[in-house]
Amino acid sequence: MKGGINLEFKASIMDAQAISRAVTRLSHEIIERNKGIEDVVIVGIRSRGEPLARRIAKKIEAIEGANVRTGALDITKYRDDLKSDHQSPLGQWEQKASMDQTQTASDISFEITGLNVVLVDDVIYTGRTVRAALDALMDFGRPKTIQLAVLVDRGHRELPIRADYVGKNVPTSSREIVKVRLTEKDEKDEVIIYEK
Ligand SMILES: O=P(O)(O)OC[C@H]1O[C@H](OP(=O)(O)OP(=O)(O)O)[C@H](O)[C@@H]1O
Ligand SMILES: O=c1cc[nH]c(=O)[nH]1
Repeated sequence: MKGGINLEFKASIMDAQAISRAVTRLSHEIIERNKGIEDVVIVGIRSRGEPLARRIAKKIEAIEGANVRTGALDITKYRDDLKSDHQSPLGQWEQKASMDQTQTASDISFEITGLNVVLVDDVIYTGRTVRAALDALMDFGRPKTIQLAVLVDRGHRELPIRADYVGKNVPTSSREIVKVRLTEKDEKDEVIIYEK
C-alpha cells in the first residue's frame, strides 16, 4: 500500500550498474551535443532529479576535468496537474497544499541567462512536471537553450515535450508506475515497475 493505493511489484528494470552506465552515457551525450561543457549548467528537478543532476555533473567533471555548476528546481507551485492516485479532487488539492508547505525551495545560485541549461529528472511521463520546470526556470533568467535529460522515458506524453537525452526508454501501460530509487534518498539504486 502506497499513497492510498495498492501497488504490486512487477519488475526491476535497472540495477545500480545499469543506472551508473546510463549516467555515464548521458554525460557523454551532453558533452558531445554541447561541444564541450563551457556555458553548460545542470539543474535537477526535485526530488530525484537533483541527485541525478549531481551524478551527471560529477561524471562530466571527471571526463572533461572542469567544473560544472549544478542547481535544483522545486516546481511545486508551478504544477498544473493533480496526482492521479488520489480519490477526490478535494483530496488532490489538499495534498498539493501540503506539498507546497513541505517541499524545499529551488536552489540555483548562479545567473542562467545566456547559458545552456540541462534540466534533469528521473522519469518523464505526461510531461507536465517538465512543463512546470520550464516555467520555474524562466523565473531565474533567459537561458540560451534548455535541454532535457531523463533516466527513464515511460511514454504517455500529454504535452509536446520530449527529452534530448534518455537513459532508458521503457514502454509501459498506464496502469503501471515507474519508481526510481537512488541511494541519496533511498536504500539502493534501482528502477522498479509497479502495477496499480
Ligand atoms: O511527466 P510527469 O507526468 O509529470 O511525471 C514525471 C514526474 O513524476 C515523478 O515525480 P513525482 O511528482 O512523483 O514526485 P517526486 O519527484 O518527488 O518523485 C517523477 O519524479 C517526475 O518528476
Ligand atoms: O510512473 C510514473 C509516473 C510519474 N512519475 C513517476 O515517477 N513514475
